[in-house]
Amino acid sequence: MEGAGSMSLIIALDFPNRTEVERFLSHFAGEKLYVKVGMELFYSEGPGIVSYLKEQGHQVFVDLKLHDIPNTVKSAMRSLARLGADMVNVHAAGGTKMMRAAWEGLAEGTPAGQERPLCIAVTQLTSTSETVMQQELWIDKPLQETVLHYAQLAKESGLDGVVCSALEAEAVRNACGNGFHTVTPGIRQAADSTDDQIRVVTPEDARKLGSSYIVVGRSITGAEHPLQAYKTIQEQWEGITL
Ligand SMILES: O=c1ccn([C@@H]2O[C@H](COP(=O)(O)O)[C@@H](O)[C@H]2O)c(=O)[nH]1
Repeated sequence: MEGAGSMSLIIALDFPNRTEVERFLSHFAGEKLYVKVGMELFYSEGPGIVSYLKEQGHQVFVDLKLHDIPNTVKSAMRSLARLGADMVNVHAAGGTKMMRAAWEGLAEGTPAGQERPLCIAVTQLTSTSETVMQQELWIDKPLQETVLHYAQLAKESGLDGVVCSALEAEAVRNACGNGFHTVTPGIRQAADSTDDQIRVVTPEDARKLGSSYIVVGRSITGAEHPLQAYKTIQEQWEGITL
């Protein structure tokens, strides 16, 4: 399955403020990165953090996982579209009406001459196990089937891809096609702590399973030498053998 479509490593900037982000990025002088701004950073710094990262030449995934009634999501996406992000997301569990509204809001809000951000849908969080999904959330289906079903709903709604575990990437591609992106967090090297993640995959296996993007946070942000950790993971992800 290796090598289908685009491949990028996205670094999750899970930091409390811009000062910490600047401190972290100082290890990467001259590198143009693909970074992710999640709830912690966005809620503390506001939209300005996205403009700042774009000005530095980075690509930005704004990971706010919108999930609300269609009208609210549409309006929120109209606002997000103006930030110049490269990727935004919603929860597929909001349903097709909500996902279509998200897409429409983005299309309406994207300024002329600017590219519409990719819009992807979260299927089942990589911190969710099959047991929790069935026994706690009362979703009475196998996890992989649920992810596939949500991916198909996202595709029907016009979205560009999904967030899932790399464990499901191959099945999603088979069902939704090569052009449909699979953005896969829960990435860990074999010796790493899994922390709160359940469906974890190594960078190398994510490539073999056909992920389009891997999302890596603590294995890089918490490393003693972040640039070295980034390069090692990048090499494993791209299949470069030295
Ligand atoms: O299903 C999901 C959706 C989003 N995430 C986000 O990805 C990173 C992963 O960070 P690690 O430190 O590498 O675990 C984090 O920002 C999550 O909010 C996810 O993990 N799973």
